[in-house]
Amino acid sequence: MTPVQAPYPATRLRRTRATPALRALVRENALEVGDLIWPVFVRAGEGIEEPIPSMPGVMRRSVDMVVEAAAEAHALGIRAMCIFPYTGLEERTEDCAGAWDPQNHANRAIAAIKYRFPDMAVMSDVALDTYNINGHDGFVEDGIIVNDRTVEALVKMALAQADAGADIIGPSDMMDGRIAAIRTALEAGNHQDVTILSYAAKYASAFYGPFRDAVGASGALTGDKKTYQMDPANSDEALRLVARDLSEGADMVMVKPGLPYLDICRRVKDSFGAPTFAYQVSGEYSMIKAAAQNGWIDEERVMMESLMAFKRAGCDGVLTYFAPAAARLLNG
Ligand SMILES: NCc1[nH]cc(CCC(=O)O)c1CC(=O)O
Repeated sequence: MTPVQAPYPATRLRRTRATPALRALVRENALEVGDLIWPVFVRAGEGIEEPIPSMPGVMRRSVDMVVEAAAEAHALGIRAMCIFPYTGLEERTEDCAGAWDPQNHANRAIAAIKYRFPDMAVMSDVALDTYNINGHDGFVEDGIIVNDRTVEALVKMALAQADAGADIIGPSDMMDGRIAAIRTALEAGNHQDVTILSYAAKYASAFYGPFRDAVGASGALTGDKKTYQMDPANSDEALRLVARDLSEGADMVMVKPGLPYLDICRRVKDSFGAPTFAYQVSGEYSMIKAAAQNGWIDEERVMMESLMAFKRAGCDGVLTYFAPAAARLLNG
């Protein structure tokens, strides 16, 4: 793009900023409720809504209460939710068998939401961390997170989610080759129309701290995830990962975390033009919440500004814990 403008005073860029009407006319991006994917945490039990201390306003809900939350979201116009299981240590095993149990909380929640709201797009999480005794996204053998055996398990997990009714499979594990393996299995398993939103460029980030509390992984995790999640210093590598996942059959791709990685969002969108999403992760959410609770920032304005930033950076949509609050504001 080559902007052309006359020298001052013929050009006064403030002219188009002078009134709300003019600003609305020249506004380049818009945020809509349809851009939002709402992540929710599901746990065992019934009638439970348990606050997560490190994520003010976010709950762990039993399946029945997740359906109530879906009703609320649906009434606000939200049409996409992402289900994350919370598991206690007693639900975690070395073989991670809970991950592909058709009756695990996540799969029951997916089925329950789809039953009540067939038009809600429900996204799953594909990774072993919430079922793994050691909190890693893959199987651990002699201290190594093994790739290929993990991919076989991820395929079983994804198929169970598709069987439960998931519209969007969300592999967040960062193993190599999982998109092709999941895609092949979905095609063979009569799930041709199930989409894959790949966590293609997922960084080994400290911004996931509150999420690991939320899913019960903080105590469980041994070591770090740097052998599979990306180095925050890298950007070209993100493009290689996105290219790889698209060529293996991903329908949509994600950059994660969000705000600190908007440069990656822009590069991905410009390079591939594929549907691109960002995950405004738990730490980003909690920072805004904490500052607002201290009276240091205006929560609503910072929330909306941060969400608009994703649109400006080229994202088609954003996974955000703010989804209901943002939808309420957008609905006026
Ligand atoms: N499969 C793990 C997973 N899926 C989503 C998040 C983070 C989400 C957030 O911080 O909001 C993580 C954390 C991790 O990689 O340890």
